[in-house]
Amino acid sequence: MAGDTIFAHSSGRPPAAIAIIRISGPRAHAAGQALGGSLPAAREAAVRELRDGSGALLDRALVLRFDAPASATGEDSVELHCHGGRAVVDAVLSALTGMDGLRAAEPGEFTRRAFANGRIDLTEAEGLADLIEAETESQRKAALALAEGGLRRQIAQWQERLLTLSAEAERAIDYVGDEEETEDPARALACADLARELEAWLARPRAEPLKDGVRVVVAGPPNAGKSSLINAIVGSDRVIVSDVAGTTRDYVEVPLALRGVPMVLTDTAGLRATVDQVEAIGVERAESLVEAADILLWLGAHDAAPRHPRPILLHSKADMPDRSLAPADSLAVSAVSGAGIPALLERIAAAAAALLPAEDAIALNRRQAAHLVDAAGALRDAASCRDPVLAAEGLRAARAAFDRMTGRADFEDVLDALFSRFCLGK
Ligand SMILES: Nc1nc2c(ncn2[C@@H]2O[C@H](COP(=O)(O)OP(=O)(O)OP(=O)(O)O)[C@@H](O)[C@H]2O)c(=O)[nH]1
Ligand SMILES: [K+]
Ligand SMILES: [Mg+2]
Repeated sequence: MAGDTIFAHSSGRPPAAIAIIRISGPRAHAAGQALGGSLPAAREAAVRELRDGSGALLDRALVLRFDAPASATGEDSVELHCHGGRAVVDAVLSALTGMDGLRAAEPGEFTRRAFANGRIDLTEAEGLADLIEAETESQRKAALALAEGGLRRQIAQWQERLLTLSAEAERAIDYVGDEEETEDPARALACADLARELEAWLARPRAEPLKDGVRVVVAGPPNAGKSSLINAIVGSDRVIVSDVAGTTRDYVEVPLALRGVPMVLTDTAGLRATVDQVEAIGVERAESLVEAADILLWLGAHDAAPRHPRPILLHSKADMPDRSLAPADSLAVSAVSGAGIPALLERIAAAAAALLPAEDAIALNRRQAAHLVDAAGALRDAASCRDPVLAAEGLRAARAAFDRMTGRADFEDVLDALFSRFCLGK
């Protein structure tokens, strides 16, 4: 696989002003030469006439050459900046297909090679994937911080401290039996310190609410006015409203940007015991959505509210005469008059802000956090071990967790999942 020379059209869908075709691998330079007659010096651009095997002119293109290991993939590579017409791109790609030892790249294969050749670690590859998918300014900034090695550098620093601690523990093993030498309170303290530092990182806002949107779930008993509230928030008749209890069956997700923060507002089936099979499925889904919600909007009696870390208790239909008295700790809203809606948006935005990483801060994704949990746990173990053999073992486990985080200990399934997120040509 790694011996192959790969190529792909790496820029946007033709027709476009320019189309970039990348070639990477041991035969990349030979392929570039075959097309362009000759290649410019490394890292310099030059115009070349691209010709196929029979000498027919395909296009005039700007050609760049990169020499291993100083290239994005770490391999010899060539970039062709052609005219961006569909036929131009097809002609150049088919000329490349016809060359010996060359094949079309899989999606994400260039980045995968960059990773395999140590140009980037797994956290930076994740950052690149996020960057390509980024749609908002804050998503772009967070992705860039990751792609630029923000987390890689932090992990390298942690690994260095771990190595020092490991070396101390290993040294102490030589003195086992000698109480004074083996029991090292300073080592235990340093392990606990590092564990605390990792735990502080784990307590910070995570990447998912920023990437996938903050999950705001509207729940409550049937006919509480959940769907009406959603329509009032988004300002259009997005979901079905009727006076029939049990109108909403399956959940409905409504994307929403509130103050630039991406959110997913979810309407759910009214929670009640039911013999209707379909409704029962809807109720079950509603319950698990409530559990997974970042923010819960609860329209119902307070004592019936599900346990949730960030509930906003609402008193709906506040315009109705018999609903004029709202309980003290709830916010009165009316989908009909619009009363309370601006205040509700205010509350949602404030709760969401606490869930989102600070500007430019590194936010851990689920995968990274899981390995950090392991590392912190292993360090806690090491801190509590008086026996240096066990302490050394804990420290080794912590280092292994970091190796999994950066991809140094390789896990094919993780790699496959990540690199399949990339588009063709990346
Ligand atoms: N007066 C008044 N009526 C409302 C308000 N919100 C909802 N309603 C009415 O209450 C009834 C139920 O509203 P829905 O929005 O369908 O309630 P729901 O909670 O989604 O109901 P299910 O999906 O069946 O669980 C409808 O007849 C709405 O017109 C409100 O703020 N004021
Ligand atoms: K209803
Ligand atoms: Mg409804």
